[in-house]
Amino acid sequence: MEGLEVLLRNPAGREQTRGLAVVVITLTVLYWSYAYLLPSLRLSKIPKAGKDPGFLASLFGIGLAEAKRDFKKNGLRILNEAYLKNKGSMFRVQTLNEERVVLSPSYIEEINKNVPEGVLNVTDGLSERLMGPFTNLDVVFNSDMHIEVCRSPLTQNLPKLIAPLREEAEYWLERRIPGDDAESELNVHELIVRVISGTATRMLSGPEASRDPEWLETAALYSYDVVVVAQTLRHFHPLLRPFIAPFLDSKKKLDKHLGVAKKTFRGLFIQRMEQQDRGWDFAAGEKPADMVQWMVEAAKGSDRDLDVLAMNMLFMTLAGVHTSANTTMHALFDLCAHPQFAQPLRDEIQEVTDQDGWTMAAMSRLKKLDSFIKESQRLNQTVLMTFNRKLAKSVEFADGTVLPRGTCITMPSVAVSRDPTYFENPDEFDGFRFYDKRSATASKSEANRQSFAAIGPDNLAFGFGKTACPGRFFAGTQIKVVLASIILRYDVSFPKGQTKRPENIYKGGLIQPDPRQKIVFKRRVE
Ligand code: HEM
Repeated sequence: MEGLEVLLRNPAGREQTRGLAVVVITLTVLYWSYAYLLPSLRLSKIPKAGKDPGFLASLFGIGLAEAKRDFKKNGLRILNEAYLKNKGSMFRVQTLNEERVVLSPSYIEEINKNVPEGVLNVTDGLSERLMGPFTNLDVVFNSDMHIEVCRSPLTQNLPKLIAPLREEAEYWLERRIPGDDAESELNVHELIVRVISGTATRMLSGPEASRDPEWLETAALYSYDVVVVAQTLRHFHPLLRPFIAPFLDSKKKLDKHLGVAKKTFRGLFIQRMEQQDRGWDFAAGEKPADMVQWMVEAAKGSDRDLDVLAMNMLFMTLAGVHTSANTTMHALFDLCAHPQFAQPLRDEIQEVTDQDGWTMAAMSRLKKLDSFIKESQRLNQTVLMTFNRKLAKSVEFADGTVLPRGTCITMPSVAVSRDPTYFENPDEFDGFRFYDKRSATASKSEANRQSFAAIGPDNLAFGFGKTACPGRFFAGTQIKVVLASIILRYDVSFPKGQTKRPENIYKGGLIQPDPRQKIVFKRRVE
């Protein structure tokens, strides 16, 4: 301090200080121009959809709140209109989080060919959107273990999971739908979230956790609480967030969920790690086919920490419970709205399970059911945009557009799913659309392209590329087992007087089936 005072009293010192200040200001302006101004200028050539917060938004945040409010309310319309207007090209949109450049699927080929995978960063954007440092999810994103365990062992072990999934689905349907032959009018959201949490947990670790009410509550609520923490913190300046987060009720709920996850799985993880240290002494055919086992086998370095493993189990519920539950609910709404599909579906399920039992072979033969679920998903996805990536390097496309490093890109999966270029009568629900396409082709690869878990420029519901949803094969199998169990045993319909499915709820980029909807379940007499 004393030194500074002497410096300021001395004219030469004042001169030096002024010079220093000029240098600092010049460097700051240069840095700002490089980091914000130049990228913003480059992006400003790309048309903007929705309310444009203007150039000053990147500097002072002026106009940003209004643009975000516009997207929250009108996101679906903004994306659909802009997609049609800029077909084959790209546009910018301000989402609730960041500004994204929305690419047409026509860029997929070029991206696959010319953009190295490392340039398309998934994790940074995901961590920013889910406030990874405060929701603790960064410990999951630190490695690719959560992706690898879904991509390889989960998908490879699907044949071993069919019987447990079926048993679990039956267990929860029996418990939740009254057993007499009277009609039961039930809230579908409550029913399906419980059935999907139960079947998903059966895959995670087995029947102890899948019947444990405390864990099942965590499995059902965890993703909501993550979203609430992320949405709340988003309103605060990044520097303030570490001071606000510990006081949020929803953050306390996340800590409680982590406590439940540790209590539920810790013992099992320790037991399996000890077995691993002894050199896996399972008798032939006895090795458990569950997520605990796959994670213990995959975990290296800091992933072997019991708290990190518990966070990974929570992440599995975040990725897989509400996505699959919503898809199942949508399919049930469509079955009630289009009852003509019920008998052909039931006949197919009866025939293949009579012949092959509840096996993987049977599940692969359920082609009508597969088509019905895919068509329902086509018209009712879980999010408006997928393939969310942050560019780790700038990318130049063949049309001359340059997207600078740090740009968030995405694809308008919902708008694409209603594009007449890809789908005849795109707004019409045709439950056997994909079954018919499959039957019409002799090519096996073309037939596979029509299956529920297939991805492509015309089907972005599971994202695209190397990091497309690695849990989609499990999701498809689980949803088939649950729906087949329902269709075989019950007639389903909307409450008296209702013929149309309820409108979906759109909030920002999220899409939700109406959680208030009830469905009448009537046990079938064999
Ligand atoms: C119908 C149900 C589901 C839908 C619609 C869905 C959708 C998605 C989407 C859109 C992505 C991002 C992919 C991209 O941008 O390219 C994703 C990623 C992922 N999903 Fe799914 N998913 C579903 C079920 C599941 C299930 C059941 C699991 C696990 C058991 C799972 C695990 C994952 C994982 C691990 C990621 C990668 C996350 C990351 O990159 O860090 N998903 N999913």
